[in-house]
Amino acid sequence: MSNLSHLREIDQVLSGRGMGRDALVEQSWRRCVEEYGMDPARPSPAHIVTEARLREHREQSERLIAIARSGLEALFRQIAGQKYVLLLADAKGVTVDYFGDPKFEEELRQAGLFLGSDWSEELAGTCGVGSCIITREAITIHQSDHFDLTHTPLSCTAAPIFDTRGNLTAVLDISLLRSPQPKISQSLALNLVKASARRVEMANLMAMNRGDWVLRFSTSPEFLDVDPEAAVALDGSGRIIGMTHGAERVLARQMDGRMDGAAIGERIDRFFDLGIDSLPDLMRGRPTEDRLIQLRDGQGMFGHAIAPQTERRPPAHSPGETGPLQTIGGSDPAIRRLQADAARLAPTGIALLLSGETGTGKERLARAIHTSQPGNRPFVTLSCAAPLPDPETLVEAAAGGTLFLDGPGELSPADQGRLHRVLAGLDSLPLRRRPRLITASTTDLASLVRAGAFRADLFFLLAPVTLSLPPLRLRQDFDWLIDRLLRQFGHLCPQSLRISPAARAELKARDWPGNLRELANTLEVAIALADAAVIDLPDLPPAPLAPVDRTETLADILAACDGNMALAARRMGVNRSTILRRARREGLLDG
Ligand SMILES: Nc1ncnc2c1ncn2[C@@H]1O[C@H](COP(=O)(O)OP(=O)(O)OP(=O)(O)O)[C@@H](O)[C@H]1O
Repeated sequence: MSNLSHLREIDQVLSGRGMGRDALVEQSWRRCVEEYGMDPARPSPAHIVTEARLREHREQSERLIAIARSGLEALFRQIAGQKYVLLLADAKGVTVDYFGDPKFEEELRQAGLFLGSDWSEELAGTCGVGSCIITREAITIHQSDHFDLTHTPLSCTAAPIFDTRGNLTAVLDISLLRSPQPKISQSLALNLVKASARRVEMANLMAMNRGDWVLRFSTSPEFLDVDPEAAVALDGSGRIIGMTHGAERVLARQMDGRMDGAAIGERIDRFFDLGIDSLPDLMRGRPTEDRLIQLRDGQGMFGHAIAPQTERRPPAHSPGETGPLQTIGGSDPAIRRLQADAARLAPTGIALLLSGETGTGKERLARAIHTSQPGNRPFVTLSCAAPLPDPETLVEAAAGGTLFLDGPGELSPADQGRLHRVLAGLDSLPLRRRPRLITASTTDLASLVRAGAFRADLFFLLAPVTLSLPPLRLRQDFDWLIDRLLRQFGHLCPQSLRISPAARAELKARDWPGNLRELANTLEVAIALADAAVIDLPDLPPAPLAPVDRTETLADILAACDGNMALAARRMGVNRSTILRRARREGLLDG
């Protein structure tokens, strides 16, 4: 189809004389013009977000990426050799994971079929990912179905992935740079991508509910045990606490078609002719044919119940062990305590103060606490350096989510008063809409209160509990952090990245006044400077700031260096024998 006829057809659709394209496509074209103000005569190139934003999006989707990976690898193997690329986009449309043939990398990057491309409909126009997010349906957007002429060579097939509460959380897309075939040729792709999305949801449900009963069900017995169609997770009293999208579809038939997570909290016997006590009868030991279950609307299905896999631990402990809080750090005693405390506090609505030097990961921890809780709730940052928004706007944006307050220690007395009024006003909201407050501060707010420089009433509103993030130079999980950052930067380098022992030792010996932010930047520069996939000493940029005198004790520094005297000596800028002498004098060594 020529560019001109594409423009002409869009015009016809807008004037109500469509030529019989899919209704979903025609509706999307209308949105492009009427809601997003796009002009089809002005094509725009693929939108790629900055490295920093990509990193943020990947961090936020980290859990899902990890769960989806093996499913995506299996799917990619199925389609390999057919020039398909596979994209996993987050709920905002940004590509956070990608599998493609490196041979076509440049072409794919230009077409936006790449890590970091933003396929939200309001930016890219009608497209697989963006239109799937809007319609919440699996969809094929084939060639001239695309609104923007830049994308009309592509054929994109996308399916939504829902979290266990029914919120759209990601989109799985397989795309072809060009396809000589008609749209119908993509129906196999559509089935593949739907099945993969279903498996990712199933894996997610199982991972989220290891300690709970899970009831899987299918219309036919053949694949029930290995690849079921749908599943719900149940608490001890038989209430639904999680579900796959397939399950929500089945349950919605008995809830007037409602697909907005309404089934969560309902008892299973409202939908099926069975209760929690009959689940042991549906476990794998019984022949599949004997595991027939009846929906209350009369339909028969086959059920497979999976018992809680481990002893149920108090819920306060479990989220920190597997969830996003794991991404905060490795085996550092202070971090372990922090993770355990954060896991206990996360499900409560208690306001939290996160304290720590710049770059220690306060915002990162706030986001981890937020995402460790189910649901696609808003996370709104309120920077105290910017003018305060009016309370209504704030409540509207953050309702039911997290309000992250950054840097209140710098506020003038008048602004503190204003902030106090805004925050105190949140208390009058119904519980469901009241956002959870998490504050980050690099200054010690308690001493500001004592010095009369910070309002005590505001302090007590913000800080019923304080969680302190240790500075990087005192962390004992430095190796874990380096390895994790290298994995996170994996997309910058085709081979798997390593770091030489000498470079690692040099990094450990540094002072890191900018903490994790400085470490991440240093590694990013080193990756860019390194010739090969091994980062060596000469690739490391020099530390931008000279070390400062610290008040940390020798014991602290030795602990952070795993007792290694040579490392401690380099960090303190003295020689090894000085450390040895001081350690003996302070009784830190035997003999
Ligand atoms: N556990 C972690 N693993 C990997 N990277 C991390 C981790 N924690 C923080 N980072 C990275 O370090 C940088 C700084 O983190 P963050 O913004 O959370 O720090 P902060 O304490 O809020 O900083 P500031 O006080 O300056 O606002 C970010 O780029 C973040 O991605």
